[in-house]
Amino acid sequence: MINKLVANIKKTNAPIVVGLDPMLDYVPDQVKAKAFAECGETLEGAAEAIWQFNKEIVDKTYDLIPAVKPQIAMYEQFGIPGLMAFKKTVDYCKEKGLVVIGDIKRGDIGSTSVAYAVGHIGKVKVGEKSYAPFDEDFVTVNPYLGSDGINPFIDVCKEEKKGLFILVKTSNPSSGEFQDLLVDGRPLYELVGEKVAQWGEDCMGDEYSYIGAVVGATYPEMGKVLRKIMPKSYILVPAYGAQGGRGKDLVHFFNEDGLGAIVNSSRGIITAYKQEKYARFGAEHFGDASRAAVEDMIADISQALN
Ligand SMILES: O=C(O)c1cc(=O)[nH]c(=O)n1[C@@H]1O[C@H](COP(=O)(O)O)[C@@H](O)[C@H]1O
Repeated sequence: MINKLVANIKKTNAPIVVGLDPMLDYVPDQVKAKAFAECGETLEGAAEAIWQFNKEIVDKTYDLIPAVKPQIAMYEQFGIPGLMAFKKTVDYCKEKGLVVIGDIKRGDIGSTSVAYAVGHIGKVKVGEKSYAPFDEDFVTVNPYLGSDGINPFIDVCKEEKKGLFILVKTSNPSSGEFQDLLVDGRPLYELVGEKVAQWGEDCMGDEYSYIGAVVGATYPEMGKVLRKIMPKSYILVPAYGAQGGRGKDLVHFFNEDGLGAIVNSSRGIITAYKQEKYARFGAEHFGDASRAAVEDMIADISQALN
């Protein structure tokens, strides 16, 4: 999958990810009204609304982008119907040729990580048959439990040619509380970065490892250091747009080859029609507003890199 991700990035010339993180408030009234008329003001209605919302955004942007990142929390809040909307979104994006990064941030003791890995990127055996329950291409993983929490994910990646993005330095304001603590004089995120590079060594695709890292756009100086520590790992860079990250902060997340990083924006793209800059599209044309926001994001990043 890392090869497909790199190929998609080269083809689109756009190292970006659209984050499909739908809250019901983001869904325009006309989409909600239709979904509620069909399914009621119920969890099913909400799930139908977010699915229709996603579909329109994907239809209007898929030709410009290499990948999407649905954040599972946004779907789980609507229970089982929400999870069905998550799965429909994963399948639809894959049909459109996009790489799907399931933002699930899992990680547990080994035996439990096996179940997470099998359910999301692997296959589960039921009697004589095997099923791929969610079948994302990559998932995000939390390394706090150490190697035995991560290894089951890596094993499944090797079998299924899937990939991981492991949290190294997260974008949020409190991320330093633990991640920046000094261990033998070095910040913990650097040690986690070294571990990601190590885990990734025998997981190489053609150019990059399929074991990648997450480093927030809000910490560009740390991104610069981590880029060097993990030269063969793709870095997923969230926090562009709504959390304040801008193209000019991102340069050092990339390698000299212009590859090595993929930048996510969720609210910045999916709520574009609500933003003053794209208000001209109106709620009726929310998909076109998202397309314009994607074009602007690509231009901003290209300009910073050139
Ligand atoms: O793993 C992530 O994607 C992630 C890591 C991180 O450090 N910060 C972060 O914001 N994210 C996710 O990236 C997305 C950011 O959304 P926006 O701020 O709306 O662009 C959300 O899905 C977050 O859960």
